[in-house]
Amino acid sequence: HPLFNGVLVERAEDLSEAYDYVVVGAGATGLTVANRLSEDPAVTVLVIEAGQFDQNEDFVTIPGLAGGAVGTKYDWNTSYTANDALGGRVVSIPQGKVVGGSTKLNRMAFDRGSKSDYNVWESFGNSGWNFEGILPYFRKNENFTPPTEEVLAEHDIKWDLAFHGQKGPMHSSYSPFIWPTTKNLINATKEFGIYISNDQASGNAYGGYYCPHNLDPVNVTRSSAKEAYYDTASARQNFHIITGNQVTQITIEAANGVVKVTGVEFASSSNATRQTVSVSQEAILAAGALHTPQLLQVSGIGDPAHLKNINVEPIVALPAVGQNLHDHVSAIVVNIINTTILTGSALQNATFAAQARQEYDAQRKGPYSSPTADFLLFLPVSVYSNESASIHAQASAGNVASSLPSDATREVVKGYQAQYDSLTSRLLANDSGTLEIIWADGAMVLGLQHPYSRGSVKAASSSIFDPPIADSGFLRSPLDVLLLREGIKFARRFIKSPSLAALNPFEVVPGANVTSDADLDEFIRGSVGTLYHPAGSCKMGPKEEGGVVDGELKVYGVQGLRVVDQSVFPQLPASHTMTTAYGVAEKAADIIRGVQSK
Ligand SMILES: Cc1cc2nc3c(=O)[nH]c(=O)nc-3n(C[C@H](O)[C@H](O)[C@H](O)COP(=O)(O)OP(=O)(O)OC[C@H]3O[C@@H](n4cnc5c(N)ncnc54)[C@H](O)[C@@H]3O)c2cc1C
Repeated sequence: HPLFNGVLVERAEDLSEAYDYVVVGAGATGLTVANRLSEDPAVTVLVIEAGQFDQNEDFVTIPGLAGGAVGTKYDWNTSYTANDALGGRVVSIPQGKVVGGSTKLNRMAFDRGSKSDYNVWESFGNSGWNFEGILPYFRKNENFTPPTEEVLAEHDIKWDLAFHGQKGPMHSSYSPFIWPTTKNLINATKEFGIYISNDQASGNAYGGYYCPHNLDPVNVTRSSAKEAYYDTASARQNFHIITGNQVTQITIEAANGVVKVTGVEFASSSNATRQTVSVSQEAILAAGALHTPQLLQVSGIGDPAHLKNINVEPIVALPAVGQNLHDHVSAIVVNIINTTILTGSALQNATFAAQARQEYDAQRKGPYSSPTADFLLFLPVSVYSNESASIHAQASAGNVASSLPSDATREVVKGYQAQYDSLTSRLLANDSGTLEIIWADGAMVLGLQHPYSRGSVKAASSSIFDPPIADSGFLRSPLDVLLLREGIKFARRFIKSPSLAALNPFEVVPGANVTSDADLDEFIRGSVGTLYHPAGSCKMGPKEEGGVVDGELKVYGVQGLRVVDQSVFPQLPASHTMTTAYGVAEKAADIIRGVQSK
């Protein structure tokens, strides 16, 4: 073929006319599926990505600068819509717009949820989607490296190789440098009698645990979907990628009662000419939890009433598209700590930062080698609150529909009822964390892992170039406020543990004068943000329970169309989401190929 001496296709005119599979989005899930499908040289795969390749900027590659790509050209710079439950506040929701997607922006916490977090997916009517069913795919994704001798001399980190992969493309390893106050945190955890998990990967990802990172242990740089799944496949002549182009529509043909995908339309900007490629087998959506439902809607798949409002001809009536959006909402308690030892904020000191940078450049060691968050807490309700019985009673008596947007249909409410019941029973369970605590030099970020509230994603117009209207739903349910309020009270008790008290903490946020429940709730509503984990907006589940895709990730009512990204999670796990996104995508690739990994 004259055109393909590499697989990066610079000009749309140079693409083939048709591909077996066209993947929308080159993030965590899109690159995973494209890589696996193109292992068969007879299968042609095209990935279309809105963003560009990054240039290995320091803020992308250096662990100590993780998150630095937020707000740059590699970010969609999107926001959730103004939220009444937050006093009308707008919360920004960064999302990767670059080859590698959000795995180029993320904070590099590489952890899994607990067994029960995945087993509930199966209980919602998704056969085979349980911890055991995803575990082979967690392993397939992972190239695990145990901690260095140097780290082990200081830290009692344990791991169980039975739960890790060592041949996968994504590096997972521990920071070669762990900030000193992490020890105070670990000791405080012990002083509080909190369970410490030997290895979060085992499905016991609650209590406290050392958290691995998506960190290349040799170069001590970020390992992203781009290095893991694009670089390793870029020599394949049957794997093409075009960047800087946004998919504008999935073209669908409805004839003789059969509704079928025929092609994918894309353009480099809103006023550029639309191009099309034909799809021989399937279009695979991996545009992320905010953009995938938007793309379905502008393509005529969604709630007919909404589609008519935005002048899109309905082709498949699937009102659940965009519903069930949820995210890990988070509050923060900040203590100034008085300590002479090194802390994270030290990197803001120019002299210290310059020395640290030298150490990193010369030896790949020191503060810049850590993305922080080396030890995380995921606390069941009964561990962080004495009120679990009363919270359970309130939830049991609660109004289910009030956690949902007002336009949720009967099917959506029915599916959510099952989630509500499950969330409520888990208030009394000890096998998954409800509250995450991320410690950073006296600041404690408190993330609600099993929120009740649900929002929705809606295309704002028929143009994909108009950002979707994403209602986070944050704090729509008063139970979520209550669970966070208990979290703040816990953080205040926890900081008094001997090992944290030794740092002479002084609370500045919310501050000593904020103590009554009413004041705490006002603080929570006025300040919460996100842990960047939007999911659930094209839920996997039975159609009559608000499912958008079935257990094979096929979109209901149309042939040749799957969703493989984070929007299919029926419910968020209690963990950061990248490993779950990879696990789902690895499993999706096997489902599409009709094989099963062990
Ligand atoms: C700031 C931040 C910090 C995070 N921290 C962590 C962390 O520490 N640990 C963790 O586990 N997870 C973290 N995450 C989440 C993690 O990165 C995601 O779980 C994961 O990347 C989701 O994969 P995805 O494939 O669903 O979406 P993405 O990786 O976001 O990929 C979607 C891709 O689709 C492209 N796209 C969208 N629309 C179109 C279109 N119309 N046409 C073409 N392309 C399109 C996007 O540009 C993007 O490249 C973080 C995320 C962010 C943003």
